[in-house]
Amino acid sequence: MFINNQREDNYDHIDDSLIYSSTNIPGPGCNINDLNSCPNHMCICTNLCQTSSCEYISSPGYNNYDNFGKLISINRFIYECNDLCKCTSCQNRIVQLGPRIGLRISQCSKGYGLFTDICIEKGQFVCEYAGEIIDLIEAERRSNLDHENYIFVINEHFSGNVTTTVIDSTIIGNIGRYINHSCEPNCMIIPVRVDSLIPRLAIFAIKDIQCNEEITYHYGGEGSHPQNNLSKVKCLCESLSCNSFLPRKTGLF
Ligand SMILES: C[S@@+](CC[C@H](N)C(=O)[O-])C[C@H]1O[C@@H](n2cnc3c(N)ncnc32)[C@H](O)[C@@H]1O
Repeated sequence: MFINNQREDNYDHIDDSLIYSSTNIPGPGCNINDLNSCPNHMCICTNLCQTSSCEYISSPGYNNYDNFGKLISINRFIYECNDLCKCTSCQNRIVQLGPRIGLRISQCSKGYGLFTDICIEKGQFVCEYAGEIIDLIEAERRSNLDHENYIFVINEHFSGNVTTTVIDSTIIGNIGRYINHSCEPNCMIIPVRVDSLIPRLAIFAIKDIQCNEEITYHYGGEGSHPQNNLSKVKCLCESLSCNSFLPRKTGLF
């Protein structure tokens, strides 16, 4: 049975000087054509997507979520159904419905952190990492202003080409900006395309997460070898396999 994950973003920043934006907005260096160009996929399902008619669900690699809305596999490019699709509601719409309820920003040893008041199951969507979409030139300029802490760079490899997306949530962003690094994280970031070729950075649970637990992901990304690429910032994650220092930002300069 498909659980209706309908959510809306009622979160806000603690600091009034920050601007809350639940989705990505174009910043300096963002190509508006890329942001406005919809992925060239659509389905012709009339209501719930069916394997017989849905391009997303029937194509190998496009069956993204199970009947409970949980991510099936982390090793694929994810396209959700969008406004071009004929379906009105279907199980291939998770990230676009907004963050889950029960998230809380609280002080911790790392400054602020994001915690959950509700158990989250492995595979469930937590929230997006939203902010300004900028290019690498602007990211370099901003990092020289000492604002690099909230700049997230993701490199995706498509048949030999690398697509780089840079999101900065320093001033404009959502609750995703409060998520701290852990060397043994309970979440990971996955690029998901909905209504734009520029991906949304979606945070999914990779373990069952208990009530009151802090939400974390690995700043070096999955599959990296962080012990070879560490920054000078001391890591306070307190996990048994802690590498002592935060990973250095990859893909940035
Ligand atoms: C995206 S912000 C996370 C939210 C931040 N703690 C805050 O108060 O807004 C990233 C910054 O948080 C801090 N941080 C995140 N994870 C950390 C960790 N495991 N140990 C120490 N500091 C951490 C570092 O200063 C890092 O540059």
